[in-house]
Amino acid sequence: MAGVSSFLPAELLLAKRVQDMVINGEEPASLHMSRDTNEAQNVPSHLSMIPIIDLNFISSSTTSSGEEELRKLKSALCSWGCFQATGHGIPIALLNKVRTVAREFFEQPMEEKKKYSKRVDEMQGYGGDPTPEQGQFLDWQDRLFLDVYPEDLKKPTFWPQNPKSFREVLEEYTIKIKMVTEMVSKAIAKSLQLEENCFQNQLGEGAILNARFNYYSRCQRPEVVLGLKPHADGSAYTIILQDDVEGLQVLKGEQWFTVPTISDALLVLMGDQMEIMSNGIFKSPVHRVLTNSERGRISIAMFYSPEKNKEIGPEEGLVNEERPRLFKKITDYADVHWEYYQKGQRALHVAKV
Ligand SMILES: O=C(O)CCC(=O)C(=O)O
Ligand SMILES: [Fe+2]
Repeated sequence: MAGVSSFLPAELLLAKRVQDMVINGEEPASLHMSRDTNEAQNVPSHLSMIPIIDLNFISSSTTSSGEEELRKLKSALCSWGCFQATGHGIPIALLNKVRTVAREFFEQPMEEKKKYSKRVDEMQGYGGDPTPEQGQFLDWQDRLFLDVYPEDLKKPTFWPQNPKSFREVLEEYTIKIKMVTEMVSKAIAKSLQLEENCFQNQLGEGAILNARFNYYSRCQRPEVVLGLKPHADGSAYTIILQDDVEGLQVLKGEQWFTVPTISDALLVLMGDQMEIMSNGIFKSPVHRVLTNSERGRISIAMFYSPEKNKEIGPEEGLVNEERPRLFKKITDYADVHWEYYQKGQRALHVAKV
């Protein structure tokens, strides 16, 4: 089987699912073999010291310890570009329900999942990412991508009917995540000594939330594949719920650091548009996902981006003589980001002055 799939073009490989390949005992095809095996063998993976920040403490505290938490937040976003959020107000029972419906969805027979299949070139729906440009590798993953907010973006035909509670759980989670975005946007504005609503104002009332359910099948050869290739997100920021299987890594300096799994925490990761709005003070970190030979991994990423056609740019309060303007104002950056992503490149230079 390995010999057959090695020569399949990307479109054909994308028409099958990685999960099916694993069930059928197929080896990764050459188009999946994106990982530098030298790096895989020689570089130890360090568990990262990404700070844990209590959002509730920041929003409710006016004391000097609240100030201290804000300093910790700013330092996390300047150095790592992400933090692990606790005190976000989402009960652990709901986080676990989201993890459960995600796993139950992917563990269904293929006929059931195929009801929500996207065409190879579409974004929303079940499958793999649209075909990347020539010369790019394929990720060792399957995903279900759904626009969840605002309402008029939703395409109900792609919303699974099974497991039965999927829709209800995702709707409840979306409402809660919207509340978390309010807490996060205010906290990071305060950490930069800006007016607390400034980022929400830039992103607009119709700021978009997309949900990406990722399933990274176990792989017999984790040293040759990547669950998700190195990239930075095109969002303002992304809120990631992990299960208990490690795999996500963040690049800091020259080194990959594994993000620890914490059952009640959400990883808040800055995207390129927050790097732009913060005039480069916050970093949009490059990250990737590794697989392992033992267990499949689930994650649910919620991308938070400006409303359609909304211009964003560096906050005026962050532009001064010491820190000149680094970025232009830009509209619908996510589209440009996607074009470059398909080529395996970053897009941030497009917004540079
Ligand atoms: O699986 C993860 O933890 C990260 C997913 C991710 O980076 C993405 O969906 O953009
Ligand atoms: Fe990402």
